Amino acid sequence: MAGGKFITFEGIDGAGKSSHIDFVASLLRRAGRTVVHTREPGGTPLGEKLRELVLHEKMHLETEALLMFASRREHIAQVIGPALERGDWVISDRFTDATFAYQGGGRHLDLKKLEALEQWVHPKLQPDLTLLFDVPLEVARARLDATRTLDRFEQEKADFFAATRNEYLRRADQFPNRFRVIDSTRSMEQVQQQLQEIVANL
Ligand SMILES: Nc1ncnc2c1ncn2[C@@H]1O[C@H](COP(=O)(O)OP(=O)(O)O)[C@@H](O)[C@H]1O
Ligand SMILES: Cc1cn([C@H]2C[C@H](O)[C@@H](COP(=O)(O)OP(=O)(O)O)O2)c(=O)[nH]c1=O
Repeated sequence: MAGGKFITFEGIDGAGKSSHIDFVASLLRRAGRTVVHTREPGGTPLGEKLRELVLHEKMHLETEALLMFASRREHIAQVIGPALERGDWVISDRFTDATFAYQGGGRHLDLKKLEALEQWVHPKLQPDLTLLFDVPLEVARARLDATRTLDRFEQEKADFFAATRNEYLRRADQFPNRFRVIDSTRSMEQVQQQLQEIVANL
């Protein structure tokens, strides 16, 4: 790998992560990096089809987790792996932490099963940096209600998001070297200021 870094954006729905991805991408581009901006589930033509299914069809919890990893397998093969090999920087709107948080935390799927899938699909690949946009549930919900039609995950109840958020925060404690927790209740300007400092230190 020739110098590229892998940055992931995470957080419960409505936390504000999508609002800041372009900002970070443009900071990196201004610093002369080639940036590949992608997302999960999705990021490839097949992955986008799987995204449609998983966001809108009812299915067994394990099917849901397997489809997340199927989309991810393709994403790594087609997009993330080749980009990092070229030395590009990859910014992904969600990655495996989302499966631990949503399917593991939110839906209570055994974390050991997810660890096994992670070992299978990307035994050696981990993000260099994970930006966790963190807000209380009420703030996230108010932001979502103000802006968009909700998908299958966004329609979940408060206890689902509480468990999802807890699992994200637990992982941030477990992997302090790669996680940065962003207090996303602050203004967009304050969040951007913090992101600028983090990116400058990369
Ligand atoms: N720091 C912030 N302060 C106020 N509103 C915000 C902030 N960050 C995001 N928002 C707003 O909240 C809504 C959801 O943000 P979005 O980035 O789409 O969330 P996510 O991608 O985490 O689901 C958007 O309308 C966005 O403008
Ligand atoms: C990657 C991933 C996403 N998800 C969920 C979280 C989100 O609710 C949904 C789509 O994520 P996202 O792209 O953040 O949604 P939006 O475009 O509406 O901001 O998929 C999982 O449940 N598990 C996963 O592994």
